[in-house]
Amino acid sequence: MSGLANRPYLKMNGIGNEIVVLDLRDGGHEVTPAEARAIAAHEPFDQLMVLYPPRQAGTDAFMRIFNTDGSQSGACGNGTRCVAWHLMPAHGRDTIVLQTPTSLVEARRAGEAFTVDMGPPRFLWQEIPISRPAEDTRAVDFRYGPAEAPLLERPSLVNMGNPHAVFWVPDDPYGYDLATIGPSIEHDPLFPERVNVSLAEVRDAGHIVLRVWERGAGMTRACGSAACATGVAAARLGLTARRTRISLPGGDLLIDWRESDDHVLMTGAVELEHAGRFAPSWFADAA
Ligand SMILES: N[C@H](CCC[C@H](N)C(=O)O)C(=O)O
Repeated sequence: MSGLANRPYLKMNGIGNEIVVLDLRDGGHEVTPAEARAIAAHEPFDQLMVLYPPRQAGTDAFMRIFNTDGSQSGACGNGTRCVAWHLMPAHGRDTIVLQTPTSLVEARRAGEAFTVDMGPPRFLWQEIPISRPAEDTRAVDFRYGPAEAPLLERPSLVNMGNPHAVFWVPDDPYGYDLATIGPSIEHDPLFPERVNVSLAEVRDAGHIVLRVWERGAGMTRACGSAACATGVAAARLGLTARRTRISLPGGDLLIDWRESDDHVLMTGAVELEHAGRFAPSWFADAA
């Protein structure tokens, strides 16, 4: 029987980004990709946030982030806010520090909402990563659609702990068939680790409308790291200031690309949907 049978979990969302929080800080079990997929089949999520005992002094937990397809991501902004909501009351503190396989992430309470310090963005082509050199990742030579009249072109690329391609569209992002466009670009050979695909419309110097196709998870109502990548990319191009409001299908996130230390701060709401327990039968085929 899987070590996850009968384990309690929380089903939450971060402005519509579907999140399952699984607290395994008592140790003793490592979640496998097959188990993550088995959970997704019964309790659908965009990301599964798994907490393990801390591995480094000064951190509250070690955290792994699984996508629907069992792949892992180095960052998940909306899910990190959900984890902060879960951990803070027991800790009696308004700040927590989480260690992921790639970085340290700090989250703090901000009134009713939570702010996550997503760290500094990375822009070098090798860091995105892409499969060929590109000197300027603010606008990379890439087209989607017919060669003579591409539907989308010259995305900005940003790594926020995970890879993002942001396409600037001149009109309503809801007018595009993202469910078709997204997987095609996600799997393009330009992106050896695949990519999260965003369509962004800059409304004014402080507001962007955004839709996201997530690597490994598909259509989503919100993606925090994509909002960070978009805010940063817009500021790099001079399209917006360093503080922007990003409107996703599920709600708004505030992004602040802090000048003093280059870190990106993301603020937004979380919601608990229900608490549950994993049924043993879910894992019958998940070795
Ligand atoms: N929803 C997440 C990001 C998931 C990213 C994941 N799809 C990947 O890069 O593999 C967020 O709020 O930042």
